[in-house]
Amino acid sequence: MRSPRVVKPLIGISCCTKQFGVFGMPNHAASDTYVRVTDEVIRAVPILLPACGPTADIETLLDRLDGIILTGSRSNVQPTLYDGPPHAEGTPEDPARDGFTMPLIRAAVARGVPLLAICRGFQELNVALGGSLHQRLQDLPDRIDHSTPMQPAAGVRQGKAHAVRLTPGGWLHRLAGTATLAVNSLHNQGVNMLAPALVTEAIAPDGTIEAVRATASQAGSATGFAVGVQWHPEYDWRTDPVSRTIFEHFGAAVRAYAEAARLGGVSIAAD
Ligand SMILES: N[C@@H](CCC(=O)NCCCC(=O)O)C(=O)O
Repeated sequence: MRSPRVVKPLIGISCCTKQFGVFGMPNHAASDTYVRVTDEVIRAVPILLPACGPTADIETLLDRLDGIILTGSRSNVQPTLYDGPPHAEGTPEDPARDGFTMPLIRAAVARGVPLLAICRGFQELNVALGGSLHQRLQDLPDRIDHSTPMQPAAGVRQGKAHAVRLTPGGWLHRLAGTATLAVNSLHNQGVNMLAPALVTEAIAPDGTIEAVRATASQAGSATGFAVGVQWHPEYDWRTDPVSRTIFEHFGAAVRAYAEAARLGGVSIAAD
């Protein structure tokens, strides 16, 4: 008898629109850090998802994907999506990415496709589910500066910027086994109104919401791992055990989803 075929799960990684080359031609791009962690820690096959705008065929994608990583980006979610005031002049936006990720997130959460949302992705998750954003945390009273120093230095991305307090008994608290975590910080925007389907998993000392989880009942899905962090575990998973564990938990949810919902007749590689 032939042994069952063993395949790895497929993880979609959201791309940004970027202009490359001397003629500034539009391209779709995602940082190598997300590709590496998908391959080396989650042990899944990374699939780059172009920022196709609202014409993307979301259902066809979700029929084939076993999980989604929503990436960080210098660009910002368009304020029209949460009834916010226009951005200050020069603030980067990526409407083609928003036009793709907003329906993707809603459909993935409704289907229970595992979702890990990082930084801009975390902000997208909140907006897609009905929340809103602050546009410049550093302009608000009593907030610490969460923004990215304009340096390529590894320390900025792999070092720690501030602590976050984990919600007692929450997903992240159980995962980390500690009351607080130290995290890196590379953002200007942040959650203002939290989407009704999300619960807070971590909070910075200045009150900024730093991690969230979609609750199955409120998001209308039967199961589902939909979590978001405002920081960047993809930068320091080689040295930070909690960052690595976040991806491992996501990977376990992806494998469980693939086994249960998608791949009748073939086996999913254990890791
Ligand atoms: N633009 C948003 C989201 C911030 C974000 O995702 N930053 C990624 C930075 C990656 C890097 O510089 O290495 C905001 O400013 O809040």
